[in-house]
Amino acid sequence: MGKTKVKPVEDVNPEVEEVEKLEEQRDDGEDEVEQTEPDKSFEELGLDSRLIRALDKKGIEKPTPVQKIAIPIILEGKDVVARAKTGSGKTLAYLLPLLQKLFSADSGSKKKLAPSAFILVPSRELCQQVFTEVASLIELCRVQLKAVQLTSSMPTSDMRNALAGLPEILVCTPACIPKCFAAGVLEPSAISDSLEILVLDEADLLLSYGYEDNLRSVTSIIPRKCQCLLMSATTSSDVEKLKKLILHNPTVLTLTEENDKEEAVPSNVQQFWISCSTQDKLLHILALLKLEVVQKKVLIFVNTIDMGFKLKLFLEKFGIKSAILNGELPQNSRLHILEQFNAGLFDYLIATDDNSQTKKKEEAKGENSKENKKKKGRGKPKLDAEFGVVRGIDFKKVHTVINYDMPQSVTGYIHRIGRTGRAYSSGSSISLVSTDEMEGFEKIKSFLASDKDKDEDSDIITPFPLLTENAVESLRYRAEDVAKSVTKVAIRESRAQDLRNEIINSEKLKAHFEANPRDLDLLKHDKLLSKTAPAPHLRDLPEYLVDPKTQEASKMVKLARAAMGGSRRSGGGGGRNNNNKKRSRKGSDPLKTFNPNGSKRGHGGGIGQKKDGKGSNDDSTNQKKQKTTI
Ligand SMILES: Nc1ncnc2c1ncn2[C@@H]1O[C@H](COP(=O)(O)OP(=O)(O)OP(=O)(O)O)[C@@H](O)[C@H]1O
Repeated sequence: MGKTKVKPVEDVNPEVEEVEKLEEQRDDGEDEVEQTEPDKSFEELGLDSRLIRALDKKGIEKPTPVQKIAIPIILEGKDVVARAKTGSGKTLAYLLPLLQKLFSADSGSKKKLAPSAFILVPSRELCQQVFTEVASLIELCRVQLKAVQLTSSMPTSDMRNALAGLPEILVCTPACIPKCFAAGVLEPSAISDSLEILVLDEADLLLSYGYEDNLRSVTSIIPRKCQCLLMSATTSSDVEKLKKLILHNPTVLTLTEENDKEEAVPSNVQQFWISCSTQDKLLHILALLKLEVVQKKVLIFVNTIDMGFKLKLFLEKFGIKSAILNGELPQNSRLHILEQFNAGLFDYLIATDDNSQTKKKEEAKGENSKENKKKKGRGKPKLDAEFGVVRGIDFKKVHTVINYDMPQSVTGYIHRIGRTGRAYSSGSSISLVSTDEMEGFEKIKSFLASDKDKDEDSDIITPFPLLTENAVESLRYRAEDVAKSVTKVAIRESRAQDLRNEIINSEKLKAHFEANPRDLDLLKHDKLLSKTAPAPHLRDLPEYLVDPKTQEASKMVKLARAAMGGSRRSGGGGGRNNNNKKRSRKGSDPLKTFNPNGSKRGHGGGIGQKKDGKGSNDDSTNQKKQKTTI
């Protein structure tokens, strides 16, 4: 069990000097406690029976470590800074006590002119996600509370309408608040009167997404009585800055395991890698998906929007349908794509990272391209500054994350792989690493390796064991042939066409969702980009092409999926899969005992891969102590 430190705020960071003055006014000492998490149930944490019933209906049975520690402290009314790894259940850790406080809040005689709780998040996607969670809890609890979400691009009339029903909870990005002031739909003085709880979710991102000025404009009107909660997966100078700026007397919760690295790295994600040249990446991803040696659903990360389209076009020639998610798409489409993926309407989603890196790359590319120079001023589509899919987004039941392109940083890697293995579920990640990316990959590996591991030379990221060199080579001719047909022109045209379609869709979606908020099966996002259907010889691989070892591996992956009833394990996180719990025990996972060489049982990674990640059939090189749960 993890250990939780509850400790005071660290010494003042040089970067926060400018806020020290405010800090003096707001920050008058912190608690210092250290404790281990008691094994408590939600009831024992002091939660209202309505919330417990709601959790039960969602299939959530026992609190995660951060929930065990944070809920009672938040219920006591303390300001809290909670740092816990990605996917650890931070959203419910603050939402449950927040709702409970609002259940019992004095609705009183005085009519409130502003919401009692603000939840500020860095991206629109997160805004939608948190709003959906609050709204479903309110509905399941059958209480008379109202939550609304605002986005900064909303017309004033929509903002006014949303706030007219006097909601108790407002979920939005920080940029919305000054907009509401400017439009006259919220009064600063009303906020000072009404605000009881302020949550800064994904706090480490709020400043880097450029919301500092927005947050400063809110700071001065937060009433002293307001309880402030700051949630984050990592610590950074930005978190420190916000802490000093907004919180008073905070209790700092840091969920630690054995060392600082493990705090950040999702522990129930098995990490693999494959070494291949840049041009062989298409071949390798084809082998992974077409030979079905990875479990669905699969989230694939690329570093540029064009690469996403290239991959989609390539895969669809083999009958593999996927959807694309990037910051260029209109907001309604993005939210709809996420909802459809979460609802299981398609299995493969190709996503670009959050905005900052993609934007830099796209801009660099745009500046260099002659064509773009010619087109200057002709209204190139802009990336949405509030787009963010890596951080905080709770992709449901993603079993495999593939880094088609390697992320630019260790944190980027951790957040990408953290899209699987959330709360009590498990997952795996596979990174395709080219020679150019090797240096960055080594940095990631060395960050992840504990000091003990460094001595023992046992890597956390191990070669992917279920893809033989033969299996990959059997697809080479087809892959290379198809790759040639995915030209730059085809990519550019598909991207432009997709954007045009999504802009039209987005309008339809907006109107439709206002009338039918739950209708997801409208406008599928994994439609083919090319006009011709995949050729039968590419769509249906002849069996003789697939070597017996790969066939066996693929069977085992399918068996494991069936046995596990999707991707969730027992332990309360299963939601709709709860009835599969009995079958999802470790012992019954066929991959735990899978050895494609047939001779030895148990651990060992099976099909040989050289330690450098390159495919090989030499299983003597691959007797690592790893449990394989692909
Ligand atoms: N006690 C629980 N038992 C099982 N599942 C849970 C529990 N609490 C939360 N979850 C589920 O775990 C998933 C991850 O939760 P959440 O998004 O809150 O994580 P997070 O810590 O905020 O991650 P990130 O830092 O990436 O935003 C969600 O699907 C959520 O419904």
